[in-house]
Amino acid sequence: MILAIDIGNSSIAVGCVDTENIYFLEQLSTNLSKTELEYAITLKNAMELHQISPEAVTGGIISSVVPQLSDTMRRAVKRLIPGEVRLVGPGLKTGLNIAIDNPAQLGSDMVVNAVAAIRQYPLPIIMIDMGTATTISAIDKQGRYVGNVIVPGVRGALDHLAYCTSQLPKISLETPRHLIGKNTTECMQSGAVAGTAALLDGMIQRIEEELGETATVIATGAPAQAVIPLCERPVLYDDGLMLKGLLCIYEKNIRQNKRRGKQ
Ligand SMILES: Nc1ncnc2c1ncn2[C@@H]1O[C@H](COP(=O)(O)OP(=O)(O)O)[C@@H](O)[C@H]1O
Ligand SMILES: CC(C)(COP(=O)(O)O)[C@@H](O)C(=O)NCCC(=O)O
Ligand SMILES: [K+]
Repeated sequence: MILAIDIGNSSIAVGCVDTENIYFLEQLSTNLSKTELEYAITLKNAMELHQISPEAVTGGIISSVVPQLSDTMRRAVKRLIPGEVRLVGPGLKTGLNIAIDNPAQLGSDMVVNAVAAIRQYPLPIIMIDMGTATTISAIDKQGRYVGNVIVPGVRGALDHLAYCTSQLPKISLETPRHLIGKNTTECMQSGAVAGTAALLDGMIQRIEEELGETATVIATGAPAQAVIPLCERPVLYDDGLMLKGLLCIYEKNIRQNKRRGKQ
């Protein structure tokens, strides 16, 4: 079993996983001022709550799109578990063929999710990740990661709208009952949730035209649960992509090092 951590701009997903099971998956809030000790204590508590003892964990792997936190988290994990702790990035083999201007620039969350998606779903793939940003990644029929689209995330866009206006409230992200809203909250929910579904449908169609093929469409990230039921195009929801991708990358690197006799 390994400890897998995905540091996003709003939240940190933490889970324990092996090839058979996902033992738990929890979210912490991303907090740049938390220290190594504070993260170590939080991780320890999360594992304890799920009755997982640190000795049962053979290693750890971290994906981070918040570089300021990467090392703090790595040190926190090292204090907690006995095994190796890897960070997705230069020096770690992912097996993903990244066909973009500068592969090192691609957010490691997209790398990890793409690794899992390619193993599990028919190519080509359009992969949507809804977080602070909504990203739409394209993977061609050869399994090459050919690029993505970055759109402001639904939650942040809504919060910004409330912040910039006198009369628009902060609202929760729920699937609207009507497209044509009858009150301010319904109108905003329709714009945010149904509007994002329409954006996704439109972008999927245009990306497929650019790929020249029909793709498998997969979505991950909490806001997707409210949005994708309103997409006209069938979209598979898979909230396990990140854990599966991290486990796969971890194993790839441990196996390789074992073969080289490093451990
Ligand atoms: N269950 C949920 N339903 C709707 N929105 C959610 C849910 N969980 C988290 N969010 C919101 O979605 C936004 C982005 O999600 P998150 O996974 O935290 O992003 P990131 O991957 O960038 O850290 C956050 O602002 C969060 O408040
Ligand atoms: C696009 C992102 C901000 C998405 O992050 P998230 O919403 O998961 O917090 C992140 O993947 C990132 O910072 N990427 C680096 C730039 C790039 O991928 O081109
Ligand atoms: K996330």
